Amino acid sequence: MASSLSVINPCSLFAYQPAVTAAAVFVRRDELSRRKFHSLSSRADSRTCKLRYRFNRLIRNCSSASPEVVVVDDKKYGNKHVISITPRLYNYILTNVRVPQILQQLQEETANMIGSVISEHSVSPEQAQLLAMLVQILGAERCIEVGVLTGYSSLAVALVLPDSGYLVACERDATSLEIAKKYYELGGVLHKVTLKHGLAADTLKSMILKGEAGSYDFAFVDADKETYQEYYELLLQLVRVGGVIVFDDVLWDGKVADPMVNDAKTISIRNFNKNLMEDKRVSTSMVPIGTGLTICRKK
Ligand SMILES: C[S@@+](CC[C@H](N)C(=O)[O-])C[C@H]1O[C@@H](n2cnc3c(N)ncnc32)[C@H](O)[C@@H]1O
Repeated sequence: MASSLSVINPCSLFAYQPAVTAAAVFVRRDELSRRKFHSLSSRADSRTCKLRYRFNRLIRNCSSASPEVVVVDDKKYGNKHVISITPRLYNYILTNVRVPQILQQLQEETANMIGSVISEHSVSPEQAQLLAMLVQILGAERCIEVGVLTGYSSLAVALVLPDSGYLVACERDATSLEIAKKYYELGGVLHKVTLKHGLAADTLKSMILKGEAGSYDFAFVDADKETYQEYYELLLQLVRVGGVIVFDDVLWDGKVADPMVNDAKTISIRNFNKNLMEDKRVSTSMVPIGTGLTICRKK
């Protein structure tokens, strides 16, 4: 995350409320702020000036026509408007994602078999679509996935690989991997997938030892967050120059930007993001899609 980019979005406080409710609350909050401001504005001290500034900022941001809009509160970005994904906008986005029928079926089975908590861990449909798009743009033939679960993202990738394509699917949980295997088969892509049951770091190390460095086009990482830095170093060896490594969860439900959240996973992702930002071996793009993806291209 660019530390200089401070975003003020009072609207996002209501991101999970119906739009009408949110609008009503905005009016009440604005009115309260207005009263508070007027009662204090007679005192011409520095505190009042600060309040005036905050008040103006609040009004400016809340008066945006739509709760989907965030105004960047940093002058050098020139009041840049960016999108904040509210439920109604997300529903709209989903109506514009073409989800292959087999992926839909897998998503439903995952939700029914293991429970909605686990199925939440699969990438979202628009993320899967972006991964598949990257693979197609790259013309990738050799891919790696770290963290397969029941196979949603890896199946999305395998479906767009050419028939000669090759995907190494790393997963430590045998039960999930069995479901993934069933869907690779149902989707007619099992011949493209090599399943690697075990700790992903061990699998990647053994691939390097077997002389596979520099031979992969694309990798996707969606496993234990504390190991992201290690996966990065290993995958940087395995992908070719110009190859792409994508990391999921880099925004971690927004917790990376909250200084009050300091659990081990959040700190790991925050450090990982910072290291990537400073790493000259790759060019990067952080994309606020799903729980956040960072796309790295090896130089
Ligand atoms: C978020 S889920 C992956 C979701 C999957 N990419 C999808 O879209 O369906 C994370 C998976 O990583 C696996 N995992 C976590 N740590 C791992 C490790 N050290 N080695 C291999 N797999 C691991 C977990 O078992 C889990 O299935």
